[in-house]
Amino acid sequence: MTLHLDNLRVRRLGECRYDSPFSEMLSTKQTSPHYVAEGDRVLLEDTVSMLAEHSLPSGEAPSFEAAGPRRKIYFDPAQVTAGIVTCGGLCPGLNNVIRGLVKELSVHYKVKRVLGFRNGLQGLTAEHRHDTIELTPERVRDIHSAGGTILGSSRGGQDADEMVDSLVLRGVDVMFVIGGDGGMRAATLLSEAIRARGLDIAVIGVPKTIDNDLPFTDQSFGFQSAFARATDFISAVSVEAAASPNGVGIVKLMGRHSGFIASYATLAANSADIVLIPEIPFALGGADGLLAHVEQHVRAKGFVVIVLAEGAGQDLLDERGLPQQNGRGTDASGNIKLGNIGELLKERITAHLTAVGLAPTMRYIDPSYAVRSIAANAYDSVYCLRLAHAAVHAAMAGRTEAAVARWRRRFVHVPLPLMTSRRNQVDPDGDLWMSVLETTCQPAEFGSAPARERVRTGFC
Ligand SMILES: Nc1ncnc2c1ncn2[C@@H]1O[C@H](COP(=O)(O)OP(=O)(O)OP(=O)(O)O)[C@@H](O)[C@H]1O
Ligand SMILES: O=P(O)(O)OC[C@H]1O[C@](O)(CO)[C@@H](O)[C@@H]1O
Ligand SMILES: [Mg+2]
Repeated sequence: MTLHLDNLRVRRLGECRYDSPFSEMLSTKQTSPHYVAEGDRVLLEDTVSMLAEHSLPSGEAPSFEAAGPRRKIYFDPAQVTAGIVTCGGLCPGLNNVIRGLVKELSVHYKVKRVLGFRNGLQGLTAEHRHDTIELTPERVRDIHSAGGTILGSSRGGQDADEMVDSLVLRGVDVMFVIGGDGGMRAATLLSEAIRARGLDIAVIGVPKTIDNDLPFTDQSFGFQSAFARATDFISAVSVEAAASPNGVGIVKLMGRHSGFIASYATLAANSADIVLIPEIPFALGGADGLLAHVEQHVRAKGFVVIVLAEGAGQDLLDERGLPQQNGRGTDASGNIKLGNIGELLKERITAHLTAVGLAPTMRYIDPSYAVRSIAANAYDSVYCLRLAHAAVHAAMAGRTEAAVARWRRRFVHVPLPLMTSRRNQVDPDGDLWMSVLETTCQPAEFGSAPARERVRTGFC
């Protein structure tokens, strides 16, 4: 889909009439390489050729509204009740975002009240809507040093109208939804239901996912911390495999549809020979297949290290139809349950190497939740705080049906439906994957795997 300026405009609840606590500070600020002034916009595209394709005057080129404080705001802070919910899988930095929101709302805007809804969107159902946590600066003071979320999280669908009822009954004026693609979809439906009822409630999404699979954000928060942790496991199997006869080290990492964690952790550890990601199908057998390459590595240097994203090679499991390894159906949120490609590779590599007289020492690690349950690292901590500030400024200025995101290093407002309009994936023709190939020296493809669909947008 070609995006035009009108697709990128963010909805406003109405005219901003109240002075913002930042009015004075903003009076002299201008756009610079380090600041985007109120009213300025951030271009969607950043190459000369992409801009030239539109041949539009710069004011009409597709661009995002810059995030940040406004001199005038829509809501009277003294009357505002804010709500916060975290949904979907855990992600490093959730507590940092909660803390950042609460402190910005309370300390600077001095809003009346901040409510935390518990256990994801379940907390917005009729049954649970009264079981909230009063979020004060004191309550959140130390939460950022821990992983997880003090609010709890969940998967599973809720009725949008029931959620709106909860906001009305609890007097919520501005609602912050911290979630991944599912959370952003739910926030979009919630906003639509609010609009349909003509209510004056702002909904702002804060996109999170360790998988980095959301579009229109340079990287999602938590991703850096997660791949940094994943790096430790690659280093561990590399050491183990190198010290073992015919050592085979395999690390299976999270990444349902996108191989960003596997790719970045591989680059950081810089010790893997092969990386397998969902975006690039691979064949096991044949002269150019994965098994032949594994054998070559073991013969040439005595061991091999493989990094595997959990969503890679799912077609191979389908072919085999093994119930214990195949995914079955979907989870409560409708996400496809994946088959265990790690177990399949372990089994097939062991059988192949044994058959050619290289019986392997298998070192297999599936760190699973260990990469996402940790606290945010220093980079993500800063990032989460700044996203939280941007989210509060957006809501108080009456922006709604929008997410806050970092785009080409600037903080921007992205219309919520866009956040789920496509999936961010590693582009096999992009420079990230080229760096992976340069680092591992693996072939661009293993064997004659099924043709892959061309990835349309890889942002990293
Ligand atoms: N299409 C949808 N419509 C309404 N609600 C949805 C939809 N998709 C997901 N949700 C709700 O959003 C919440 C979070 O979704 P999900 O469990 O998919 O996690 P997520 O936000 O995508 O996070 P992550 O993928 O990073 O774990 C769930 O409560 C789910 O029911
Ligand atoms: O076991 P859960 O909570 O469903 O989460 C697993 C999924 O969550 C993620 O961490 C984020 O979507 C995926 O990488 C992973 O497949
Ligand atoms: Mg998701």
